[in-house]
Amino acid sequence: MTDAPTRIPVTGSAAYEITVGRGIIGTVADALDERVAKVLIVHTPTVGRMAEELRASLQDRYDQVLLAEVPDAESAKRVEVAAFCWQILGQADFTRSDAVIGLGGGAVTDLAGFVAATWLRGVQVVQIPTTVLGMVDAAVGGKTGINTAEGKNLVGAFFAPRAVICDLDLLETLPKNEVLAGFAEVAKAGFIADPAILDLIEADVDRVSDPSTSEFREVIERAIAVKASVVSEDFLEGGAREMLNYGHTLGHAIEHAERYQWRHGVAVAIGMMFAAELGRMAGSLSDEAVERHRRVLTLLGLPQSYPAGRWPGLLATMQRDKKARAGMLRFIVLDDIAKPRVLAGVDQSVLQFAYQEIAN
Ligand SMILES: NC(=O)c1ccc[n+]([C@@H]2O[C@H](COP(=O)([O-])OP(=O)(O)OC[C@H]3O[C@@H](n4cnc5c(N)ncnc54)[C@H](O)[C@@H]3O)[C@@H](O)[C@H]2O)c1
Ligand SMILES: O=C(O)C(=O)C[C@@H](O)[C@H](O)[C@H](O)COP(=O)(O)O
Ligand SMILES: [Zn+2]
Repeated sequence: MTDAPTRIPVTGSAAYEITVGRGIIGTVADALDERVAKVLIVHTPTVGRMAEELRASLQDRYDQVLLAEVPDAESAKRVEVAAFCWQILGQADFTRSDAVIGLGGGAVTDLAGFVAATWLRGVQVVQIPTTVLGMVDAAVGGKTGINTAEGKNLVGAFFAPRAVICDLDLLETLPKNEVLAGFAEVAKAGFIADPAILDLIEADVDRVSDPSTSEFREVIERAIAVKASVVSEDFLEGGAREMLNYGHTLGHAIEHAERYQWRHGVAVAIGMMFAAELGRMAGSLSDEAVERHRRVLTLLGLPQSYPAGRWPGLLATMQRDKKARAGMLRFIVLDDIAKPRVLAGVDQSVLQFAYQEIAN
């Protein structure tokens, strides 16, 4: 693979590109509209230095470049934090031709996208993800949002970014456990659509999960391509996009049960193991495919079980899942690797049996 940036298109009514490469953060200004005069960079303290450097690089070009430092991780995805950003935009008189940049992990890009979607009913946003998970999933596809006390991502908007810049150099400071948590979504792309990702993980997990290797770049680009293709087909989640929720029905309930202190990817890993067991019990997923889930997640050092006694609480939280219709839960299951489908109307006893298979 060359060092030249790779451009992955998202098509549809709001088309844009995801660029993957090294040393490309500086291209952000090219992605913004020429009329932009003011820019707000939303970031967490963990990437504070990157935010300062980005601000310095943009300062000559724009009238104002402001920073909004928000709390780390899921603490950023709160309405109070969105209000803090709206206040900065209001006090600096940001107009519809100004812009927001999301610089950080998926929590920041979800928040920044939501702030951009709601300020004056929509100002442009460019996403610069700084985690694996942000690059392959959160920053791509225009799902923006925040959490509420009742559940994960319950308030938000579909709002496409103007561009997504995945500068792999920004991952240099990312701890290994965060890299691996991001690989839950990479593996998800493998399970639902691109088994070559799973082959690569199985062949050499150490190289695949090392951001300096060509294998890493290949799986990142493959996972982004899966997401880009799905959201190009179904931006508003009328059908195909639901497949990206593989492992998330239980995963989001676990995040809620853990008061958002767990990494999203870790909860989704357990959720995918549950979905695989459900696919075996209520569908046609083979023992070998279920075993492949276990093998891939184990290679990535991701958990696959959760305490038995937590089931009633998880079930209650899952009732608020966005995929539910008329009180009926809908899960994404696989008939085979890369053959996802919706499973609706499944009996609670079957759900519980599937959970028992992953309970510890
Ligand atoms: N909108 C979507 O389509 C979508 C898709 C998947 C996930 N998500 C959301 O994304 C969030 C999870 O994203 P995440 O896993 O990136 O978590 P995160 O945003 O919480 O980031 C993980 C941790 O890494 C730190 N960090 C970020 N970049 C760093 C860097 N370069 N160096 C050092 N530390 C760094 C962060 O400060 C944080 O502590 C969840 O809220 C999830 O719901 C959204
Ligand atoms: O982009 C999507 O669509 C997804 O489902 C991707 C998920 O990985 C992501 O975690 C998303 O935020 C979940 O969406 P939600 O609608 O279930 O909150
Ligand atoms: Zn996710």
